[in-house]
Amino acid sequence: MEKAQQKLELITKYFSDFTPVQLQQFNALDELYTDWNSKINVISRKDLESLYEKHVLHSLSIAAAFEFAAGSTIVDLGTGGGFPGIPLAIFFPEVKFHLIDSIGKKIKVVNAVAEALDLKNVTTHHSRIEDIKDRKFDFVVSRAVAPLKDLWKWSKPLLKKPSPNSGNQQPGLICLKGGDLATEISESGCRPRVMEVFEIFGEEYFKEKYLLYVPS
Ligand SMILES: C[S@@+](CC[C@H](N)C(=O)[O-])C[C@H]1O[C@@H](n2cnc3c(N)ncnc32)[C@H](O)[C@@H]1O
Repeated sequence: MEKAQQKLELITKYFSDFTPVQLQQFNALDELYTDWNSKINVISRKDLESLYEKHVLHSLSIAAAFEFAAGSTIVDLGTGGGFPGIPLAIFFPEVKFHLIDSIGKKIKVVNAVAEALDLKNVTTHHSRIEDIKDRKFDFVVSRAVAPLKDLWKWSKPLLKKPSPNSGNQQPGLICLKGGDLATEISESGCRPRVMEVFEIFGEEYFKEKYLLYVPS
C-alpha cells in the first residue's frame, strides 16, 4: 500500500463520507507541512513523522465529539502551525474558522497551508488572544496553549451568549489536554465536561489525552 494512502487510512478508519476534495486536502497536508517545516519550525521533527496521528487525528477528536452547525464561527486560540484549526476546517467546510497566534511566522505557515488547500473558510490573525475585543464566536478551540484557568479567562469574553436553540451544544471552550488534569481543573474556576480521546480513537497515543468542554 502506498505511504500516503496508509496515512489517510488512519483518518478514514474513523470517518467516512469525505468528498474527493476533502480527501485530497487531507492527503496534501503531509507534503505541505514537510515543506514548510523545513523553512519554519512549527512541528517537532519526530512528530512530523506521525503527523496524521498526533496532529490531524488528534485535532479531529473534536469533530468526533461535536457537530458544528453550518455558518457557525470558531476561533482557534494559539493555533501554532494550524492545529486543531486546519484539520477541522477541512472537516467542516461550511463552518468559519479564525486561527490566531501571537507568533507571526506561525501564522505565515498557516496562511500558506490554507491557501495551498484552497480553504475558503479559514481566516487568520497574528495577535495575542487577549487583544481581540471586537468579535464573538460560537466556540473557542485550543490545544497545548495554556492552563485551563487562562484559556477560560481568555475565552469567556469571546463567546456568544447561549441561545434557546443551542440545546446541549451551547457556545463554549473546547480544548485538548493531556496528563493529570485534577489540579488544573480545580484551579480553573470552571467545571468542564471531560471526554477521553482514547475512547474515541483506539491508538495508544491517545491514552491520557482528554477533550474538555466548558459551556459558556
Ligand atoms: C505549544 S504551541 C501549540 C500550537 C498548536 N495549538 C498545536 O497544538 O500544535 C502553543 C501556541 O500558542 C501560542 N500562544 C500562547 N499564548 C497565546 C496567546 N495568549 N494568544 C495567542 N497565541 C498564544 C504560541 O505562540 C504557540 O504558537
